[in-house]
Amino acid sequence: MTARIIDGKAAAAAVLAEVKARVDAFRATKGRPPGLAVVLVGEDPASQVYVRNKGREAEAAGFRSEQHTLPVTTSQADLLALVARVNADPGIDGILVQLPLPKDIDAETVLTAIDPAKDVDGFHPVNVGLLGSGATDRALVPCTPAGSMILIESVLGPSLAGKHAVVVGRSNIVGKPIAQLLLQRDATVTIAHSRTADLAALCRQADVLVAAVGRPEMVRGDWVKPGAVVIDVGINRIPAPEKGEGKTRLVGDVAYAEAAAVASAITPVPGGVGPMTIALLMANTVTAAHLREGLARPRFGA
Ligand SMILES: NC(=O)C1=CN([C@@H]2O[C@H](COP(=O)(O)OP(=O)(O)OC[C@H]3O[C@@H](n4cnc5c(N)ncnc54)[C@H](OP(=O)(O)O)[C@@H]3O)[C@@H](O)[C@H]2O)C=CC1
Ligand SMILES: Nc1nc(=O)c2c([nH]1)NC[C@@H]1CN(c3ccc(C(=O)N[C@@H](CCC(=O)O)C(=O)O)cc3)C=[N+]21
Ligand SMILES: [Mg+2]
Repeated sequence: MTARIIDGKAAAAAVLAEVKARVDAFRATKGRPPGLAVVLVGEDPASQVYVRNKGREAEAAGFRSEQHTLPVTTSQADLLALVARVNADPGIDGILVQLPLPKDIDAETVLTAIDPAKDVDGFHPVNVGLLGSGATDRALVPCTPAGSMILIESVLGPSLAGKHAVVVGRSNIVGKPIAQLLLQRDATVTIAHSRTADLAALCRQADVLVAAVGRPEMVRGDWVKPGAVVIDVGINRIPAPEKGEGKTRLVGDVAYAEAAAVASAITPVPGGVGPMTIALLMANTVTAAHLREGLARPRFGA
């Protein structure tokens, strides 16, 4: 079998078109656009690229968009003061503090300080709890997991009843929330991690295999059950001497060519889950704006 390539760029463009239509209607009703504030502490080059891309998409969607760039030496108190300021700004509906944060800042303290109604990453304990209890009418759901689910639904439809989903990775920002969403779609879910025994054999049982590990090409072709749907969340920059000295390229956590020969559908890296993450950030900002204004919750990628 040669897998169907799941086109994350096209799926993201479709979500962003829905976002734009919602923004126009919101602005017409409320007399203001949704607002997104992105906070970057330090000068990590990958984070700078992501934050720039988020700002560009926010402007394309018609948001009020602001970016706060703070030096790597910023104190936790100063960062908390900025969070308090954007929390109090009525024109800001969404707040994202880019991770990772410098080592002297406690990320959990900062994420918990964000107003849960503006927590468009879905990382605040209130939103984590709402997701875990199935209250998806009120929760803001993390972007990468929500985007991954739209890609899975594009292949398998809304119900995963009878399917075994294996999620490799148990982080709070990717692995655990993806597992919650798969469970809500009636999949039978296994969460694997660095202490899992015989990971390859476990992965071979998966009808839906999600890799969110951060290890380049760890999942090999013979870990994939024939006909499985493979979602590769990993973003790894590795040396690419074939492109010239000092050049790099992006690969996922899945050995793409090997897995594509076995799977029925697979996300590429780049062009798979990554673009959906940014699109769902915009969707979450529109959702937060609607909920904050007492309007009906819009649904994206339905
Ligand atoms: N496409 C996108 O939009 C996004 C992509 N990413 C990418 O996804 C990947 C994962 O991110 P994130 O969840 O933040 O990463 P973390 O480092 O927070 O978590 C990695 C997880 O993988 C597990 N793991 C590590 N090594 C192994 C191994 N050898 N075998 C099995 N499990 C292992 C860890 O296990 P343990 O818990 O035991 O340590 C941990 O649960 C990264 O490549 C990241 O860049 C992240 C966010 C968005
Ligand atoms: N508070 C917070 N929220 C996040 O959502 C968050 C974060 N911090 N820190 C870092 C991770 C990573 N992440 C990505 C977003 C887009 C792409 C993306 O657009 N990827 C493109 C390629 C980009 C490139 O070429 O480098 C693609 O896969 O096609 C990737 C990764 C969001 N994250
Ligand atoms: Mg992490």
